[in-house]
Amino acid sequence: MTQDHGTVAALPQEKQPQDLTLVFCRRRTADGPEILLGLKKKGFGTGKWNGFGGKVEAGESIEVAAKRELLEEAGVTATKVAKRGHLTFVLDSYEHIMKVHLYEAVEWHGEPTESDEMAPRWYREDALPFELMWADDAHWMPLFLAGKSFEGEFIFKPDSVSIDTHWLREASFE
Ligand SMILES: Nc1ncnc2c1[nH]c(=O)n2[C@H]1C[C@H](O)[C@@H](COP(=O)(O)OP(=O)(O)OP(=O)(O)O)O1
Repeated sequence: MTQDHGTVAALPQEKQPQDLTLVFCRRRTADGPEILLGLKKKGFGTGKWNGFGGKVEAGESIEVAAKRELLEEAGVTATKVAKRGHLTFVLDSYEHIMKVHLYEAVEWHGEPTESDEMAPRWYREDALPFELMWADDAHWMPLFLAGKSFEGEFIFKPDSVSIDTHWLREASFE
């Protein structure tokens, strides 16, 4: 699973990654487990299915930001989240570097509702639309769905769509 090449340590010192969040809700159904994805309607990543999240605001903890973005984008209130990973994404030849903190909503309530930014939909976990998601998702989502925690880095090609190099490994956030 782990590949070589890019490492966080290799990032230029002057490029501090921007912190962002990503939260996933899951549920059990008679047809099997499902995960809540949202279709991004505007801005960065428009047209992709993803979890819910965004930028951490000044003075805000990452966990609070994760819960806020889930509520703003999907109308879902998470009362308990668990950190499951962090991933660094490098785009535009190091012009755009983000550190995305991934959470699973362990306890949550509310009916997912469309917002101006995201249109939510439950997907069976064995039938995710990877062709309509970020290219990195196919690498780490199997770990997420298996209940594992992880960290990694993905360096995108100049097209900002396909991955040039990456590494990914299991990690603990206890
Ligand atoms: N490559 C990749 N894989 C998986 N998830 C993501 C990426 N790149 C990403 O940006 N993301 C995630 C991280 C965030 O959850 C969103 C992007 O958030 P964004 O919409 O830019 O942030 P907001 O704070 O909502 O934006 P504004 O509303 O402030 O403009 O996608």
